[in-house]
Amino acid sequence: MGVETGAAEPGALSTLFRLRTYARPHSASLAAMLFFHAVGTGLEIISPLLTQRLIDGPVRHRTTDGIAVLAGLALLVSIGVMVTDHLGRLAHAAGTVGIEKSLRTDLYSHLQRLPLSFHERWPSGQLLSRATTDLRVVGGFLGFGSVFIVLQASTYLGVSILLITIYWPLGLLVSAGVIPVLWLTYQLSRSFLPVSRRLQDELGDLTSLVEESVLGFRTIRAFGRHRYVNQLFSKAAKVVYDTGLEKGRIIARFWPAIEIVPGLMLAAILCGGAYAVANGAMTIGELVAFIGLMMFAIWPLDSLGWLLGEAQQAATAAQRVYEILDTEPTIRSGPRTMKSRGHLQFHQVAFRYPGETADVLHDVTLSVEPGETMALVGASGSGKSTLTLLVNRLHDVTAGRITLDGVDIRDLELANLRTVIGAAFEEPTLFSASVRENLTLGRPDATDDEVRTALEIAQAEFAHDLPWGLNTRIGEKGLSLSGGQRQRLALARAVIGRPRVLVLDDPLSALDVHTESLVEQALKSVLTDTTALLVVHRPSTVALADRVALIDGGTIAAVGTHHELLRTPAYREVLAQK
Ligand SMILES: Nc1ncnc2c1ncn2[C@@H]1O[C@H](COP(=O)(O)OP(=O)(O)OP(=O)(O)O)[C@@H](O)[C@H]1O
Repeated sequence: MGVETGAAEPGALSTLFRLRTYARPHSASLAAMLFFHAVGTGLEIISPLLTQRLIDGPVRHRTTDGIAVLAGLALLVSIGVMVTDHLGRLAHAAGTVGIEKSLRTDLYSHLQRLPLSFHERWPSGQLLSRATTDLRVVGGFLGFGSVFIVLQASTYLGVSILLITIYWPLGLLVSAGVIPVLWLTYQLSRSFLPVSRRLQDELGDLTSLVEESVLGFRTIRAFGRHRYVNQLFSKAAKVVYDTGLEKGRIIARFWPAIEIVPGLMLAAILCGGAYAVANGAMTIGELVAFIGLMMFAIWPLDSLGWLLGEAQQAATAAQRVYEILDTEPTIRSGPRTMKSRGHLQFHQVAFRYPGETADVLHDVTLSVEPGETMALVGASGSGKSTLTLLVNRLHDVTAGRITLDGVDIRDLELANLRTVIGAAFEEPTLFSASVRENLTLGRPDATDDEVRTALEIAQAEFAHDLPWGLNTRIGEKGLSLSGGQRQRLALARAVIGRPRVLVLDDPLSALDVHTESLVEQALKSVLTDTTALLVVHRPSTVALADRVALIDGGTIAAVGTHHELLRTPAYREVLAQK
């Protein structure tokens, strides 16, 4: 699935300006970097002036007077350049890395605040490429490129003024060199920005493809589809290749033109300078100093083109990062906190997935009394899982309301709500961390006793027998567990600390019949005083429930005990399909 991403226009450069908030906290490092490099460049500029003094002084008058002083000054200049370069690089490292860290932290915590609907819509590869490659480009530009643009522009300006004071006609010529460079860079940006943006998007798609094929490796192998997946990858890689070539062609078209400007200038200065010396308008020393100084104007001019190119690259990367940062978290925390009794009610609830045209749930009215276990039964696609996602606000209702003890759950602090409600889903997600860290994910302060009880309830005591017990690392890059083991750990995570409300979406589907009945026995003790909403796919799990809600076509068709509902053909039919 793709997401709509904005095409880059030359105006994208203004996005860079928004990043100043990230540069500001590191302004001391950036200012130090600018200062040291500016002093270094200033010192370097002294060298040609010393040469001028040498030629027009001791050399011209055939004397050794003053040579020692000039040599000593040249040595001091070299040492100064070395020291300022060292300090400038240290400041540069601190600035760049610091900016990148702030950006990365902000982006990551923003991603955590964005709702499930955002994560369902965005391919993970696009998020990954923004959080890695794009951030590097932006951080690198802010910490280096932006400062160097200022430095090089000031060097160019300073040297131009110096050149004008030495011999104004040629000095003006050097100053005018910036005009074609800026014009060519502007032309370059018009072609370059859209292609650069497209390339970054395509690389994101390629990352998604790699991620999917790594995660789905088993299925791909089992169905012998590796050739097909290879073809898909080759096709996507070819698209990236073509766009990369297109980008290369644009650079090849404009770059030599930008680079030739300083060369043409040098040729003009050599001719014009020789003519001026021949006419007595300049001394030889002045010409040598002029050419030496001009080199300090050529490098900024040369690098200004390159730095502006970097700025364009950073602009498209910043645009991609801001597409995430500008997405408002639609699920906001409420102001209230409460100790819930666990009275869960749905009042005329409706829900529609973002971007869809029809409601998945409508007119859902249901009351789950404190301590009651309500099973949700319905055909596949009837909306059971969706209903459970609304309870801990992974999605928000689009109409109606859900209340806990009469309080709209949107008025509760999210952290409070998610402490009141424990949840486990059919697909148990475990993280690359120890068993204990996985278990206490929602309750970092859980005691050893609470962890032990939760493992007992979920029949997950096998965790104690793992090589390092509860400290064994599991999840990706950790010890591999069976589907049933993973589900039992996810169930233990949900019941840890005995939440007032439990929402379980078919958490026993991967268990064998024997283990399932053991878990059910243990769960019964928890469920006596916990309000529970239990999506049931297997008829045997219905035994855990006090009452059953039959969902049909996104609404509650009937509510009653299992035995009461058995009298309705619709219920019998659904159970028969399970
Ligand atoms: N992220 C989504 N975006 C759009 N539609 C969705 C999304 N997730 C589910 N749906 C649709 O919502 C409807 C209800 O899905 P849901 O998963 O809630 O059903 P279910 O009763 O739990 O099904 P099952 O028993 O097969 O798990 C289905 O038609 C499904 O296609």
